[in-house]
Amino acid sequence: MNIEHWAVFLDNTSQKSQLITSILKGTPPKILQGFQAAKGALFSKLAIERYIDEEDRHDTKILTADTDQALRSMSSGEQKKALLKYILSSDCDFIVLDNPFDNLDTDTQAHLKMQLETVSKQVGMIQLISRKSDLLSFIDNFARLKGDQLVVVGEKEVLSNSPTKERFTGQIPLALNSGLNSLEIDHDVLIELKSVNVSYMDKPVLKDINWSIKKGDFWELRGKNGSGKTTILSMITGENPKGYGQDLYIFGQKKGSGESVWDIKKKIGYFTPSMTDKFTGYHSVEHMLISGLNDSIGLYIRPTEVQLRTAEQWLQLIDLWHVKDALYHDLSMGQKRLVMCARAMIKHPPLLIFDEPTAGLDDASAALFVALVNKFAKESQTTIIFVSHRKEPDLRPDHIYHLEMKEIGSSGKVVPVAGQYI
Ligand SMILES: Nc1ncnc2c1ncn2[C@@H]1O[C@H](COP(=O)(O)OP(=O)(O)OP(=O)(O)O)[C@@H](O)[C@H]1O
Repeated sequence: MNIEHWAVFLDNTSQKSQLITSILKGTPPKILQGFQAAKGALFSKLAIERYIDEEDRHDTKILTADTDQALRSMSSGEQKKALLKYILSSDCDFIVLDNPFDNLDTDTQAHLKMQLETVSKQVGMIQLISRKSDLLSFIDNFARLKGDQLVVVGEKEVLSNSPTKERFTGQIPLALNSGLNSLEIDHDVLIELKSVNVSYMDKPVLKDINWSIKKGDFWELRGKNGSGKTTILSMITGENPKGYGQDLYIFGQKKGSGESVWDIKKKIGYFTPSMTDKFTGYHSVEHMLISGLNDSIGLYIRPTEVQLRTAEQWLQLIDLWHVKDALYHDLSMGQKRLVMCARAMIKHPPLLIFDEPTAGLDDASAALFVALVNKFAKESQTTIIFVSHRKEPDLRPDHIYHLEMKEIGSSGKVVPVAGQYI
């Protein structure tokens, strides 16, 4: 096989999974015929999730055969490293790289770029790419995937397409009286970590973390892959037992002092792309949104007039009122993310966590998503923690908490908002 390298530019409408399946099954679209009879491998977040599932269900350690650690507990960077190592040992002819740099910090991205460049001398690459800045420098063939149509394009044509700046007009709809919204929380300090230390199997991860998060704050949490961001967030949400026995206060209560994990969870909204992309239910857009008020998926009881009015206000705000009766399933990826973002906000939860929320979105959709988060932060009382490795130039947090990785465990500090991204 001739070694070919392609970039396939994705947008909001791209039917990416279909394309990946056809390529890996040996029935690619015409312009990728060069890969037809070759052995391919998939480098993607979805591939990692499949290996995690395999480990959980059958206890088969494929990517982690040489370590005791479970794939699930590794940081995103460690997982991607393990996947690449496995793929490179599998003797494949080409690799489909699905947004390979998502979830990686800048150093890890640079390292992966170098590795791929070296490997590209022997192995073909098809880079599926949503953000133009991610383009691998050795790629010399370009295509665009619109819906299910793959068309060849020139590099210039693709790269000159700058994202449109969109604005939301109107105001964030008010919170409904649920007993569980931000207005009903009377603690000024919502979350407090005092000298928190965490180690896993003798490996120190967090060292002396002090962080005080107040009601209505908008925080960005930064740190390299493996610096302990997920560890902190999972202690706050109650999923990580390392929170017990620490000086950790959530909604005014010390962790482990008899609070119900369920009560805490009800006050926290959590948004991560895999929730929205994996969701396959056939519900209308309007019902998906209203179901956010009940923490259910889909709607099983008739909505009240007030709920319907609030949903209308939200859909007008995000400019999706015209598709209110459409199936959520049929929306484009960018539209789905906006609906699920509004769904997380509709309740005005006391705390809302965004975990790499723009991964996989094209530049224009990511800008729109970030604009919605900024607006909500400004107009609501909800406290927001936003975690992303992506430089989102329009994000407007009030504060940044930075984890700096060290041998003895990461230390944390508040850095000026104008500070450099890592
Ligand atoms: N249950 C666990 N057992 C062993 N090690 C763990 C466990 N959970 C996390 N770790 C380790 O702790 C370190 C911090 O992981 P964590 O997921 O909190 O980092 P992160 O900052 O969220 O990284 P990323 O940005 O890549 O997602 C990593 O080295 C990870 O392998």
